[in-house]
Amino acid sequence: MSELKVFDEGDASGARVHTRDFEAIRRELGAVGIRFERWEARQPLKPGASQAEILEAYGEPVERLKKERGFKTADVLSMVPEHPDKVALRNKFLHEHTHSEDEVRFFVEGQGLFTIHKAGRVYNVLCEKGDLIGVPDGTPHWFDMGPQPRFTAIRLFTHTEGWVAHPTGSDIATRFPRFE
Ligand SMILES: CSCCC(=O)/C(O)=C/O
Ligand SMILES: [Fe+2]
Ligand code: NI
Repeated sequence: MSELKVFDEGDASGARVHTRDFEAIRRELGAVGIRFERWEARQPLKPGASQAEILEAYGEPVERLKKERGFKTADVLSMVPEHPDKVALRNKFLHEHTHSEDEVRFFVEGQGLFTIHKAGRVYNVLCEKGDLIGVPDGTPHWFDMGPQPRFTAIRLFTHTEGWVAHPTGSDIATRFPRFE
């Protein structure tokens, strides 16, 4: 189940807000400019669906966002616990970073923990199947797929060079809950 915990940036010992209620998550995140939506597939997806079938199933909301926010491309990233590079791939997203484009991710399957550092607070957002999260460009954040990663996500890009991260150099991510 999707879940939000909000911490003060200087205190990872206890969350000020903790909710699994979709509307409450949407409201808390919306207040700091983070998009949170639920999408449904146009038609049920078969297990092992191809990237093209996945993008077709969510074609309508993907096209809507492309028009609204100027995204140029969409791809599909999948991870499974058997992936031989799962440790390196987990580490790739674990440090605080920004992008010079909005980071929009839709969870077709599985789960992942996004953490956003904004306005003196740290927002731990456990995303699951059906959730879309949108982190505005320039916003410090990190992502934990966990030690046994399992997810399929649609990613939208404005820049044609694909995923480019700018590390902030902060070690804040080491102090907040991970996806274990
Ligand atoms: C869930 S897609 C992989 C995560 C990602 O692209 C990113 O930039 C995390 O911060
Ligand atoms: Fe990112
Ligand atoms: Ni760029």
